[in-house]
Amino acid sequence: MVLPERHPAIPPRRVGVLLVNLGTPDAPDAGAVRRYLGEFLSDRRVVEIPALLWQPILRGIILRTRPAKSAHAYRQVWTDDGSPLAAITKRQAEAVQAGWPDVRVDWAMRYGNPSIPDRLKAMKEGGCERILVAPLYPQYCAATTATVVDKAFETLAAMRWQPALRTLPPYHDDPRYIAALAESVKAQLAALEFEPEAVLASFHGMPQRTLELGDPYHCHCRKTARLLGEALGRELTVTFQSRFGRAKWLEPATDTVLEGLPGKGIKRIAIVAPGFSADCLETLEELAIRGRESFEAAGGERFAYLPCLNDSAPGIDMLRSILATELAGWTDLP
Ligand SMILES: C=CC1=C(C)c2cc3[nH]c(cc4nc(cc5[nH]c(cc1n2)c(C)c5CCC(=O)O)C(CCC(=O)O)=C4C)c(C)c3C=C
Ligand SMILES: [Fe+2]
Ligand SMILES: [Fe+2]
Repeated sequence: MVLPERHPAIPPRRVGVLLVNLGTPDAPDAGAVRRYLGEFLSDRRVVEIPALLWQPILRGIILRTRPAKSAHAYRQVWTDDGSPLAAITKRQAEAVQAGWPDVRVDWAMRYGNPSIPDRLKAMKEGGCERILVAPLYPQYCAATTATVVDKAFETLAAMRWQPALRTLPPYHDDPRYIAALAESVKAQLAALEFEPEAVLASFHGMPQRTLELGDPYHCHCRKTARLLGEALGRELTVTFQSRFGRAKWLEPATDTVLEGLPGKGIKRIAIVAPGFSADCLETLEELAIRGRESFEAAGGERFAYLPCLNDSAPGIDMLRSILATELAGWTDLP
């Protein structure tokens, strides 16, 4: 019988934290985007249409047309470190790790690479017997939070000797998250050369039907925006972006609002995306590039996109603090 060995050079770190975000292609080309979208849009938690109906549409139409268009969008935001979402998630993991020598902090993408199974197995082999899986979505949604948790437990289902698993609950109304957002937004608004007449809070959209089926996502987004507005002392205009397909999605749609504001006399705006832990295609291309273009084309004069918390000091302090709460009893953390 072959026993699993621990490499003597690697100190056993018995508690692990796995930060997980959505996923992204490996390269900004149509082939890599097709592989990524094929995995993402085949997830039954993401597209809730019976597979017999959906797969022919996905394989026959969407994966033939969308990858080239999306690859063009990815090329506009791609960095020397790769996709912004993966690069920032990696930096977040490194920043959380610093100062926590006894905990092993790693990161994964729900779709694409590095995968959840790959990282969970590496953590287990590295000595982690207790792992906190942290989907970096402040607002719970079955299409995001639940599918990360499903994948983690699916990975454990194939293990004889499983690590113990905890999962990070949604933190949409956690005072530490709201305070970090407020601090970041306040500083960014103060640095602007103009006074915005409106501040938009744009969240990723979801089909309206998921709200009717009981998904708390919409309520979580509204509560985050209300609390953030209170902390900032100003009302925020809540919108939902990234509509996909023909079904009715949550409203109001970010693009429609951006096109309509100048006609109502609101020509100077700032926009923030509090639901995204890291800047990505949906913020850097859809909001900061295309959003600005459509606002200005409709007569808008000043537009500022305010970056996400990313690996900023308030963002990392907040993450450390909420992770430490979930690790209580497993390890003592500063
Ligand atoms: C049915 C389609 C989609 C649902 C439902 C959906 C929910 C959802 N997504 C995020 C966060 C992100 N989505 C991102 C990209 C993205 N999303 C969809 C579709 C749905 N999302 C597509 C097709 C894409 C790919 C890009 C494109 O082709 O337009 C990203 C960014 C990924 C990146 O590489 O940067 C994020 C992050 C949330 C939070 C959410 C539900 C609440
Ligand atoms: Fe999405
Ligand atoms: Fe998009």
